[in-house]
Amino acid sequence: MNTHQAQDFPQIVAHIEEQKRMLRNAQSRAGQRPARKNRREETILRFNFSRLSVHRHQFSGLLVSRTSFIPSPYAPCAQPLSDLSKIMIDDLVLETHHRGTYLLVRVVTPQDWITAVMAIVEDERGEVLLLQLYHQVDTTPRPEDILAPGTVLIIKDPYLKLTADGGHGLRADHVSDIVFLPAHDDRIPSCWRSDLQSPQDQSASFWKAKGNDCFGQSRYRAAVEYYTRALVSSPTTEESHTIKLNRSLAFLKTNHFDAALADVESLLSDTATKAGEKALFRKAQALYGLQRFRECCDVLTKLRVNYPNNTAAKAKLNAAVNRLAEQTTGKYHFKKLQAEASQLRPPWLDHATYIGPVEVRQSGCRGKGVFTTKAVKAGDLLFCEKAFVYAFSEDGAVNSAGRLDTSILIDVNANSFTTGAQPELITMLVQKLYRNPSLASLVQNLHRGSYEPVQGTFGIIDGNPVLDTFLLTRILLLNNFGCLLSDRAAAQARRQLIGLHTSFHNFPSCGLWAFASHINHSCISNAHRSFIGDMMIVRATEDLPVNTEITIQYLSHLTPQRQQKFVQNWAFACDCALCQDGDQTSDAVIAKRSRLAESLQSVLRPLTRCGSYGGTGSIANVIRKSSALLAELEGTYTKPVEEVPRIALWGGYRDVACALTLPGQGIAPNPQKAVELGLKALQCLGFVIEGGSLGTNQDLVVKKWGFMGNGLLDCWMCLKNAYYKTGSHELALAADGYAKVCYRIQFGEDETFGELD
Ligand SMILES: C[S@@+](CC[C@H](N)C(=O)[O-])C[C@H]1O[C@@H](n2cnc3c(N)ncnc32)[C@H](O)[C@@H]1O
Repeated sequence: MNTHQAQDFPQIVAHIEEQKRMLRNAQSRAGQRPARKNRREETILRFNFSRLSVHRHQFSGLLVSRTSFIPSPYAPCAQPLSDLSKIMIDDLVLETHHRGTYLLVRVVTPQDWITAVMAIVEDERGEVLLLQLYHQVDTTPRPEDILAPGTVLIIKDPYLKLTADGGHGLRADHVSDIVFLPAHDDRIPSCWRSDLQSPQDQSASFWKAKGNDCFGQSRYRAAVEYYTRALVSSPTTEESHTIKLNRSLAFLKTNHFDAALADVESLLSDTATKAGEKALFRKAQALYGLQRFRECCDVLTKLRVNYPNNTAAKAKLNAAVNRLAEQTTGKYHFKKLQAEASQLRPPWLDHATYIGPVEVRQSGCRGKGVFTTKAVKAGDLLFCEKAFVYAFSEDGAVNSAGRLDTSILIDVNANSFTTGAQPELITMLVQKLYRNPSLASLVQNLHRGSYEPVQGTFGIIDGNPVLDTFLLTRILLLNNFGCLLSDRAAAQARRQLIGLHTSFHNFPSCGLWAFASHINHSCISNAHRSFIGDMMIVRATEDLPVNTEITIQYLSHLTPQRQQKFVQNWAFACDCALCQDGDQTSDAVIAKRSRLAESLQSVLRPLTRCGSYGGTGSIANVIRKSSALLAELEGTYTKPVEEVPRIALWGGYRDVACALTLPGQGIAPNPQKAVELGLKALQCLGFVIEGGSLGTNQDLVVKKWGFMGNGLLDCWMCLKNAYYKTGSHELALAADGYAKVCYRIQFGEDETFGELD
């Protein structure tokens, strides 16, 4: 996760201080009337001027950032419209949620869109105000304008805020607080109606034709509104069937799978309908979109029997059968997944979730956790999950002006900020749940810390779910995973570009994987996650008996500050053996250990695990110096290595071992020594290995897998090379087998093992 504490970043601290000052200022004016009324012409002119201005992003050196803030949380309206009373813009007071009321407004300018969708709106008296709607629009595909001039909407529990420029405006963070009125809605006051909106012809066929026009122009929202109007305009039975079919297609186009399904199911339950073929196909499409692959297959099988010439159904059935096979067997064509992830943008892969021998159970004071339901071996697939939502950001994308493009989301209350695609992810989650309330059960019980939503949240009111953006934001901040496009591709790039010691800390893309969110943390985890596009693959890193709790590392870097991060980000203190040992070791020893580890790193920096020596001094000297440092480091550890892995030590042994097997490092290869040091490196991670020493004739057998250290694969590959070079082919073969398991754990699959150069 890319959550950082603000104190380390002066620019962000300055932003937060400024924001807090504004909030204090705003609070001091709560309940007051705005100092002066907005003058209509001036307000519209100023808004349009700002809309057309191009320099709105903040530049800082090489970085262009879109900054948004998580405001103080407030609850969504959980009352039906019929229980609210109408108020006017003049009735609004500053910094106040006008609970129990609603505003009816009409848009008078084109919309603008930065972090929110904005426009100037007027009420029936002609008073104007800025309106900012958050999370109404997700970015892909580019949507229709939702605040087009003339749009009429209702704002439940309106909230009037002071704006950054000293003005004031309406702010709506909850999508369910906004009710868009179709152009023909009876609630639109007569003074805002045109002949166009209230035509003479009010027949179902008239409205259906308007819906079809909008559909033809890809204006699916408007099409749905017209079809809805047609359905309440006394259509004939046949007309009603066609309209529902058309509306279901418009719903499918905008990922409203629940609504599409409801339309076609009502059709299919009517035995007199002739619309069977299309209705069945749309039903299958909606079920596929909801990942209900078994039902989807059933529907398509029926369709194929009744309409054998339908080729689209044949292709869809093929896809659905493949998804169902993935879902039930966990067998994926991983090479294909890698290829798809490298090509698709965003890399939303069309594959199913498989949950293997694991399930969610209670885990004492840790809340819920994930446990094995049968014994598994190191490298076994525990689950492979498709993201519920996934926001993609090209790794280090550079925009047309040559600047690094990034979004920053600042949590003023927590003094923290996140980078990457986090703001988009919140909107995606809100929109997915708003469009498909049947999916709420997957998300609503995820860990939310101490956040308490109001009663009625997720309930259906006025036909739509009540969604609390702040609850969903909290759920995302506690449960999302940052990720790279593909761990394998990243490793490949790393090997080509940089040396041993660089590691990626920043994950530009992020997503929510609902099942994976239940896994608790341990620094010495027993499972490992990797990503191929928006698929997360989790495998066991050691042999695990049945009923073992699965753990992963929330933070992949074992820095001394990690405990602080756990407490700040997730409100728990890790008590794994590594952390306990840290607590029990004196500050002097820890300081000595980190000093020695740093010296070791700088001595070893010129070595590479896969190429030639990059330093200027003598390599023999490097090895001599590092051996002395390694010996000193050993002395700082007291606990048995099976209990506490020696993280600072193992990488040193591995790097020297690798250097001793590779040509071009400036010294004669010494595979015998490499084997000795390679095995030593594995022992430092807690591996229990039988045999493997040269000249003993004993097989190499891993009796117990150790900690999944960064670069473990290189260590196995180094052992394999060293065995080959000493003519120990059996041992080389065994090392190759373990390297393959390691590859599978690290990259999620082993179909591409051998391709990594
Ligand atoms: C992503 S959730 C994990 C699932 C969570 N236990 C649940 O009940 O849904 C993260 C939260 O789990 C808890 N947690 C995770 N690892 C923990 C650990 N090692 N010790 C104590 N609590 C932990 C913390 O409350 C943390 O904020």
